[in-house]
Amino acid sequence: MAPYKYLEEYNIEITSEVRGFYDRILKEIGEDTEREGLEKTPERAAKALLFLTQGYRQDAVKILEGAMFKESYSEMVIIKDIELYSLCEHHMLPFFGKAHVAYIPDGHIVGLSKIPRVVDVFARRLQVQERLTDDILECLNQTLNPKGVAVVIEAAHMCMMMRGVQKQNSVTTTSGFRGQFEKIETRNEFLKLISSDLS
Ligand SMILES: Nc1nc2c(ncn2[C@@H]2O[C@H](COP(=O)(O)OP(=O)(O)OP(=O)(O)O)[C@@H](O)[C@H]2O)c(=O)[nH]1
Ligand SMILES: [Zn+2]
Repeated sequence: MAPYKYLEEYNIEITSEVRGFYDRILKEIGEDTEREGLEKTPERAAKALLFLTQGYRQDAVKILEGAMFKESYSEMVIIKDIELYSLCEHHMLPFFGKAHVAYIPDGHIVGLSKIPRVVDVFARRLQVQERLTDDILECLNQTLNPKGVAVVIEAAHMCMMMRGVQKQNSVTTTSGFRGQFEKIETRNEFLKLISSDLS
């Protein structure tokens, strides 16, 4: 990742470019970009889009490596109900829901907050839910080298709600399992714990 100073300069430059594109889009849909309510909208929209896609400029491996600790604990560690907001790459509309992540350490544990941070790094890009699931899974597997890792994502897609097929209540579930979670008993224990209020 670029040093902070350069990242800031990059952000200012790209915000101004994207602001220009939003200005053009507003005009194309028939809006008056001079009216008071819209005066700052291109800039706000540009900043929002850059925030929602900041994952492209972040390094999930570094986030994990910065907080790995030698520890002999070797049972399942589960962080469930991690809220996530992403953008579908087909329509650039939000999909949002929860991620449930587990790993079984093999000599190293990781700072708990780093797991939701990794979820955000991959969610804040243009995604499909399947690839988001795999990105989180592979990053944890390759960086922590755990005995096993599991990721389940449940999400609602605005492109299926506000437009298109217009289904308001459908939820999409994706999952991925590596190592010991490929064994049915371990996987079932994880699935049972994420559906319980006590895990
Ligand atoms: N597999 C997958 N599909 C997604 C995801 N997000 C959106 N989609 C789908 O991407 C597909 C794009 O299909 P197209 O037929 O090219 O686009 P479209 O004409 O806008 O399709 P409709 O949404 O059915 O109106 C749609 O079926 C969306 O539901 C995702 O995360 N995973
Ligand atoms: Zn979509």
